[in-house]
Amino acid sequence: MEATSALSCQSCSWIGIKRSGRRRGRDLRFPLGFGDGRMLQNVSLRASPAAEASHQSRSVELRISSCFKKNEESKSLHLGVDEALILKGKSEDVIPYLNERCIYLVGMMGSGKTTVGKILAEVLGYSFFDSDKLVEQAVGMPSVAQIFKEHSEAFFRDNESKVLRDLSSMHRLVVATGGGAVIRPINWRYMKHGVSVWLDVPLEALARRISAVGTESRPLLHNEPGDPYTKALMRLSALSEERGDAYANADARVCLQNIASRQGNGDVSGLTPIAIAIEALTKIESFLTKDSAPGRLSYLKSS
Ligand SMILES: Nc1ncnc2c1ncn2[C@@H]1O[C@H](COP(=O)(O)OP(=O)(O)O)[C@@H](O)[C@H]1O
Ligand SMILES: O=C(O)C1=C[C@@H](OP(=O)(O)O)[C@@H](O)[C@H](O)C1
Repeated sequence: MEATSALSCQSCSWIGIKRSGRRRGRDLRFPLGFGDGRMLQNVSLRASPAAEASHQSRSVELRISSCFKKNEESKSLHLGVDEALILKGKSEDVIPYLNERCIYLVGMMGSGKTTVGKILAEVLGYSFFDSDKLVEQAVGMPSVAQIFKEHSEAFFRDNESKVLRDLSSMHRLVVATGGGAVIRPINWRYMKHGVSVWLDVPLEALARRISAVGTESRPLLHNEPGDPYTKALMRLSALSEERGDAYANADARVCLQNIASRQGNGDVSGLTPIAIAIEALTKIESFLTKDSAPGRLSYLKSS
């Protein structure tokens, strides 16, 4: 099957998101915490009717639809509410500069491209695509692991490039690319039609995340001897070496270590996907406003 025919919109499976098709005045619901025992709660942000009418979307009415017991986790709630409000405000700053261009997330396996990508798509009113899933659909196989096994990595990479080529003529998408998409220069030519963002996550954090969910779906990490954390870390280190500076071709870099240090905390495991999405929007905005006003085409200089 041609990659093109697989480009049907992938629905957003992120918890609690309601799609209304309207950018303003819709509910945006995000998880506040992440893994590590922190609670997942829904916060609903909606532009007030007055703001909606006047298009002053800065004014946001907050509706909390969570099921907290009194005083329970209130600190976590405030943190999440603040983050969700900042995210909403930041997205509204960035939308005019984006001018409907796609966002491509690049980064190692497990760097959060899918998780953060779905949040970005929701808050920007974009559609979300996972390029691995598009390759699976294009070749008619249920998993990347099976494509590697029954064909080869090269076959997978050829189809990945076709998928990125097809996406490059589209607008208003957030695309989570596969971790290895950065190694082929042609893929950068396709991604430069939009704005690329590198999620730069320490290898130890990647290995922790991946060993928590298992390596079955990630063929390049599977079949290594040793305990899940160590084998993931060893293989990720080797891949990272091989890939060298490839990720640094991205227009914007989101460095989790830097965010954690700014928060006075050396450990990236406390960073929520929303905090990372806020940083991504901030970096996208700096890239797009380097030397232009909204709607100007400064991004073309780097393509
Ligand atoms: N900020 C985060 N903190 C902790 N775990 C995360 C974070 N972002 C993603 N994860 C988890 O890490 C794993 C990989 O995330 P995913 O978004 O699928 O990465 P990618 O698409 O880059 O491979 C998933 O289990 C996900 O739930
Ligand atoms: O790093 C890589 O080479 C790969 C990453 C995977 O995607 P994720 O980054 O979404 O896990 C997938 O494309 C394939 O297993 C190869």
